[in-house]
Amino acid sequence: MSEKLDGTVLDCLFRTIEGRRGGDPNGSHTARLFAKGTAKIAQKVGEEAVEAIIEAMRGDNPALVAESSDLLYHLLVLWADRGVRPDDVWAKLKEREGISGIAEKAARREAKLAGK
Ligand SMILES: N=c1c2ncn([C@@H]3O[C@H](COP(=O)(O)OP(=O)(O)OP(=O)(O)O)[C@@H](O)[C@H]3O)c2ncn1[C@@H]1O[C@H](COP(=O)(O)O)[C@@H](O)[C@H]1O
Repeated sequence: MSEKLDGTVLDCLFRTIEGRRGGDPNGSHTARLFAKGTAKIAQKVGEEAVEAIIEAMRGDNPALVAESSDLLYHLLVLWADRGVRPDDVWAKLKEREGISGIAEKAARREAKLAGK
């Protein structure tokens, strides 16, 4: 098991999720989420994020791994629901490669001060 997350596991899960669109809500958790709509899916993403934070603060790494998996799954369902493709996100991450978050934040502050 040496699959990388970009372009493999998450892309594969996204395809499975897309395949559940319009499916039977009684037989698929994903189809049930799609049927409930964006607000419910977004709420689930928030809940899973909070659960991941709680496990991190408790220092329970196996639980953090499980909650992180729940979070990523629900985030992918939210992307699918909103028409965002994983490639859009991978491209944005790629665009940011090599740009320090500190330098980026300073540039934003400069631009704001200059009224841009
Ligand atoms: N990765 C996941 C995954 N992670 C978490 N979950 C489900 O997400 C649910 C989260 O549980 P919760 O109690 O928080 O949510 P809930 O039951 O909706 O409760 P409420 O918030 O509505 O009260 C559980 O039922 C988990 O099984 C997932 N369900 C599906 N997948 C993947 O999606 C694929 C397709 O699944 P189906 O659409 O169910 O066929 C699966 O083969 C998996 O690969």
